Amino acid sequence: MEYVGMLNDREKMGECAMAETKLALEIMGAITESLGIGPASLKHKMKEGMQVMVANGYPPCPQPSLSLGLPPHSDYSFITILLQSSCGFEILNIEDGEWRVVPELKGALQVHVGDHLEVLSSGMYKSVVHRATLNEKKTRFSIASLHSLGMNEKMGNAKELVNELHPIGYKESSFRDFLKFLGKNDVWEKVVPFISPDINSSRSRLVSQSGLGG
Ligand SMILES: O=C(O)CCC(=O)C(=O)O
Ligand SMILES: [Fe+2]
Repeated sequence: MEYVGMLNDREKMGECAMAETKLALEIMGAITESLGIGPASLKHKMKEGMQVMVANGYPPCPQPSLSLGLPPHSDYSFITILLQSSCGFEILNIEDGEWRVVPELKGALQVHVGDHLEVLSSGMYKSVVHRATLNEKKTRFSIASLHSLGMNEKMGNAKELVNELHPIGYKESSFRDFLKFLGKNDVWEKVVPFISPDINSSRSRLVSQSGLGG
C-alpha cells in the first residue's frame, strides 16, 4: 500500500473512515454481547459516537534506541483500529513488563482495547498500553482510528457487571472530561519532548495521549 498517496487522497481517506466506523460498530456490538450487556441505549450511543482519525508519520532516526515515535500511552477510546506500514508498534505485556512487537502483516487491521472498554467492563478487558518505536532506515506510517461515545457521553461501569466481587472501580468520564483533564494538567511537559521539539505540530496528538482515563 502506498501510504503517502492514500493519506493525500481525501476520497480514499473518507472511504477508509466510513469502512472503519462500520467495522468498529460490529466489533463493539460483539464485545458488549460477549459481556452480556447489550442494552439498546448503549448501541444507540455507539452509533452516535465519535471517530478520531490520527495519521502518524515517523521519519527514519539514526539512533532509534535513543528515541521513541510515541511514548507509552493507552487510547482514550472504546476501541482503536490501527493500520501500520511496517513494524514499530509495541504493546506492553503486563505480566512480565516487557514490550512486544506487533509483527508486520501487510494490510492487516489491528484492533486495540481502549480506556472506555476497560471502564465499561470493570477491567475484564484491559486497555492496551502501547508505544511506537522508530526505524533507522525506513519512514513508517500508521493510521489510527479511535472510536468512542459522543463528546459529552459519560462511560461508566456496566451495572450488570458490578457486584460484591466486582465493585465499581472506575470513575465515569466523557471525552470532554478527558480534554478538560488534559487542559488542567500539564501532561504536555512530560509528553511533548518525546514526540517533537515543535509543540504546535504535536498538538494534534492530544486526543490519544490518554493512559489517564478511567
Ligand atoms: O503509530 C503507531 O503505531 C501508534 C499510533 C498510536 O498509538 C496512536 O495514534 O494513538
Ligand atoms: Fe495510541
